[in-house]
Amino acid sequence: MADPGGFGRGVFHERHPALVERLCESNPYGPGQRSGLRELLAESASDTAVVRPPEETTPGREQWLGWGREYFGRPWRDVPFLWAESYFYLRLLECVGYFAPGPWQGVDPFAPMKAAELADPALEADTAWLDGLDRSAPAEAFRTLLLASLYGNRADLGFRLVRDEGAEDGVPLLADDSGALWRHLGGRSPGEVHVILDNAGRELLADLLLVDHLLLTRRASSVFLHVKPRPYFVSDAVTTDVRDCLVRLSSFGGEAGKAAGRLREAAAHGRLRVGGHEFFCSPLGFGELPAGLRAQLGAARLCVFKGDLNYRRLVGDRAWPATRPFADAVAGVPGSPVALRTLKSDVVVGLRRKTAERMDVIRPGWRTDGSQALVQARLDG
Ligand SMILES: O=P(O)(O)OC[C@@]1(O)O[C@H](CO)[C@@H](O)[C@@H]1O
Repeated sequence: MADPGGFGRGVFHERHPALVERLCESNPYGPGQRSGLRELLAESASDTAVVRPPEETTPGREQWLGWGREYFGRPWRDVPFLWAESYFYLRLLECVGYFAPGPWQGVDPFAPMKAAELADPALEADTAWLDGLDRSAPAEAFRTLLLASLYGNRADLGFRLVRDEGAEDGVPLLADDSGALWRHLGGRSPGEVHVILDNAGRELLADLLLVDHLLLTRRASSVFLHVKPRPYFVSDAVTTDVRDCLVRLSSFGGEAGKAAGRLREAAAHGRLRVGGHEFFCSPLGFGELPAGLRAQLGAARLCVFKGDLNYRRLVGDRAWPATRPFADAVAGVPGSPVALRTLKSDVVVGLRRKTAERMDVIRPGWRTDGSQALVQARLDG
């Protein structure tokens, strides 16, 4: 894999085999689906096998032929990591029959894993801190919900296939623009906030609570949730996950249950909308947004980019110096982007030199072990 730190190799050699194992345990796949998945694993982890184009009937094939012009026919290990990972998930869906007419068409292979997470009885108790939050100062309540959404990003099921550790809450953020964000949202009459979602389950529950708070406190006039148009990176949220999380939230007592009711109401009145643009499953960076989506995000008061993969697409999946200013890295991204991200891959920008140097000394795995987090923003106008 063309990734300087060797992180991508671990994803293809450890995480993907564990994932395929779980898929075969949790879905009653037949021999054809199982052998397809195992062949894909072997091919994508091999040093010599070349990347082949999508099947003739796969939707979006033409677009992928363009995006992969330089990569098809080359060994997987020579292809950029982000491209290869994104394409791996398209091929995985082909293997399980997601696109082909038949009983598995449109069936989310990751649904059993997502459902198991959402069924966790501890989830309701995990939101108990919401009760009483109305007694906090407004800026403090906002920051609490923002951090809950940020730390919800640790609960990514792909990451947990190979790791189940993370930081204790309260570890100082590596960068923290949350104060500026609070001022930005309160500065003028409320506008639309877009949330480019990441994972379903725990993370999405926390995201929904943040969204409810923004609407309730009139920090946002409306909210647009961007989901993936199809299953991707194991636990990435699709439309049905938003529905399932709302159903789960509705079953909670206290403030969390009330938030679910308000969110349904907001959806019914068009103040909470959901969209799943094809771009979100593409191997492209957010500097390359198609015109319609660029205009939509550009008109927003704020665009919240959740998670690690969105961060890689936001700042560019390169070995940037950690001190590269965040505003430079997101120069091609419209609107006011804010990243809420737990670090789970090598890429990072916008840090002070002494922060990066200190982390290298005190915690060598800090860029990828999920222990660190950041809030970085470029707030326009
Ligand atoms: O975007 P998320 O859910 O925060 O994290 C996605 C992730 O687990 O998958 C990729 C490796 O497969 C990395 O970008 C990151 O480690």
